Amino acid sequence: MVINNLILPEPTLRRLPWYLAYVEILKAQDIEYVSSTQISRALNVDASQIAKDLSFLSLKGKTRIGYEVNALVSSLADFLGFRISHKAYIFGAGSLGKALMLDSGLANYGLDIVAGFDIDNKKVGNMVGDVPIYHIDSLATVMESNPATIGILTVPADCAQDTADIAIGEGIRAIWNFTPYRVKVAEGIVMSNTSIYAHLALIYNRLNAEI
Ligand SMILES: NC(=O)c1ccc[n+]([C@@H]2O[C@H](COP(=O)([O-])OP(=O)(O)OC[C@H]3O[C@@H](n4cnc5c(N)ncnc54)[C@H](O)[C@@H]3O)[C@@H](O)[C@H]2O)c1
Repeated sequence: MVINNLILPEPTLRRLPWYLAYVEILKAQDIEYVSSTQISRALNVDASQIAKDLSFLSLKGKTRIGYEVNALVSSLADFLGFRISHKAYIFGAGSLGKALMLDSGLANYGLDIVAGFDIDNKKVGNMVGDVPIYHIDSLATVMESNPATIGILTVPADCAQDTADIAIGEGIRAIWNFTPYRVKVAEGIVMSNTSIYAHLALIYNRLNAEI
């Protein structure tokens, strides 16, 4: 993944938002400084790992005092791209698609869902919150008037690949796939899979192993 023209290791990209969430809590408590050791204790991540992860940021900590909390919040949010608006479309305005369109929290992470697409004529023409729903056949037209770079896949699994292909064919450059289908994309297209079902499988397996 490329952020600020740097290719970062995925584990680092998973940890940096943890640090951000933690230092945002400290900021709300008016705490001024935090050390990697404190972050380490709170999040159970090795302190040297934290220092290494934070070294990707231009911000430097002070010896024995640590990082200035406000500066660390800003630096992390900027670095992660959460303060830049990224336009996205939802493909599949069903229960999950609607929930994402109504989630105002995503805007805090730089995601601006500007349109939804569906094939169900009962949904086409409606608004979900302030997001208009179009027929998937209108994708090229909407792409011209209000282009997006990210396609969020919330269609049934059996049409996930076709929908991704259509989206990419019209210029979508990143797919956030919520379907359980392993969508294949050409090199150069950013692909991220999010499956709560896979996490459930992990919980069940570990629970059963405990018994
Ligand atoms: N990752 C997660 O956390 C998670 C959670 C729930 C559901 N899901 C997955 O998300 C997907 C949607 O789940 P849901 O519960 O919202 O289903 P849903 O049936 O409520 O919604 C699916 C929507 O997609 C539309 N659709 C069908 N074919 C389409 C096409 N070719 N192009 C555009 N739209 C099309 C349908 O009309 C419907 O509105 C499923 O694949 C499901 O497995 C993922």
